[in-house]
Amino acid sequence: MDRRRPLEEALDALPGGLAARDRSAAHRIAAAVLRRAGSLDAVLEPYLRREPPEAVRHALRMGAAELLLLGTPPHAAVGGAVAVVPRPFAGLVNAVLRRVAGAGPAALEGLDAERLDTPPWLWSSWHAAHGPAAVRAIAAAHRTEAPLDLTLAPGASRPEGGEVLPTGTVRFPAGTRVTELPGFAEGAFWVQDAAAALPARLLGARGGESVADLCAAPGGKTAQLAAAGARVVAVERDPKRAARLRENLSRLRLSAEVAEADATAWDAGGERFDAVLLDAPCTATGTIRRHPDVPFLKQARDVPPLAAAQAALLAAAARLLRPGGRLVFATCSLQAEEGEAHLGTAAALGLLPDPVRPEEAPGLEAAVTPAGSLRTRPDLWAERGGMDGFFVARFRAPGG
Ligand SMILES: C[S@@+](CC[C@H](N)C(=O)[O-])C[C@H]1O[C@@H](n2cnc3c(N)ncnc32)[C@H](O)[C@@H]1O
Repeated sequence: MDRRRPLEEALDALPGGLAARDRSAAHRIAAAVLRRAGSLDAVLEPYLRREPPEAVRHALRMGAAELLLLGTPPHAAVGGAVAVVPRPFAGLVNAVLRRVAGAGPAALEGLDAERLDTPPWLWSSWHAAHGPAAVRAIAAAHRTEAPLDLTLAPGASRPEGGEVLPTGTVRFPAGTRVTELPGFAEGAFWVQDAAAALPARLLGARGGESVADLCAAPGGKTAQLAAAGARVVAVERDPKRAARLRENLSRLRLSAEVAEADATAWDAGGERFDAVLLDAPCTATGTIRRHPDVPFLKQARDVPPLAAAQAALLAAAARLLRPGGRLVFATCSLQAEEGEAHLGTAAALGLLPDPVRPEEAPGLEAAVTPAGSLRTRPDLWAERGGMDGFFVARFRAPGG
């Protein structure tokens, strides 16, 4: 949190590494703290006479998360927190956490958890973009861990136990291990949030078409396009991520050409495509359920440079289209600057809107905006486990 380092990266970097079981326990505790840091601080507040050193605050938050959210037995939660603080603070941590244990989960009741657990800049930006009811619903959705969503390879049978959502995604409960599902090694499916599966579907790639997939790794959308029978060129700038994309395609037995290049400078050797998918890099504020570290990694000042990069990528995507070719632009962000504002970017590039029709988003008709874009949010399908927040818009090149 303090060093603005992604949670997975911080866990991977621990000296000596962690056994799989310990890593998953550490992940569970850290994720609970990241999701609920504001609420946990509010519970701890009355027991602290002065601000403790940062490391002590983290230990207190972890202990409180275990006691109030994860059901860890009090002796283990308190003992674990006491063990990681410098000796002079052991008494304080022990005393505070014993009082938190005494209060129990009721200590969280009556707090304005939605506000406490959302950084103010995100709250005000979502309030402005999506309205007062939506901002509360979005924040509430972030309290819950996301389910495991799968996209099935064509012809593959559905692994037992999953729920088929109206858009075709197969959903398993949070915590399901994908590698343990039958069919994983054979490439019968890949992990892809229900909302993340929509941009490639809306591009509607067909057999015989040529499609460029810009910003492609780890390749969930490349796989969808290749599975639809199109000839796909996947463009990815980061060599490590490009390698992961190749590995994923090989597990799925799908093929795509992979170009390791900056998509803003890539000219495809002069080729023009029937369709282009641009899944642009963004703040990823639509993925907080899956990545509760995002609010600690991103700040308001990160938005304008990312929005500018998205505009440059959109211009590059437009240049790659044949006359009349189709373009889908997507970001996994809830920020209007990274979504709705790009309708103006596209218009300035001479792209024509190709509005999404409600029947193209079964069960999500309400997510189709009057302008014909798709705006998903984590609180949509809340009773089924929600979905990532995506902005998706479709355009056509003039002519053709
Ligand atoms: C949102 S992720 C893409 C997810 C991917 N489309 C999928 O469905 O699995 C964005 C990706 O864009 C890559 N990227 C960022 N800027 C790029 C650029 N200018 N050219 C090519 N790739 C870029 C990043 O390395 C990252 O892998």
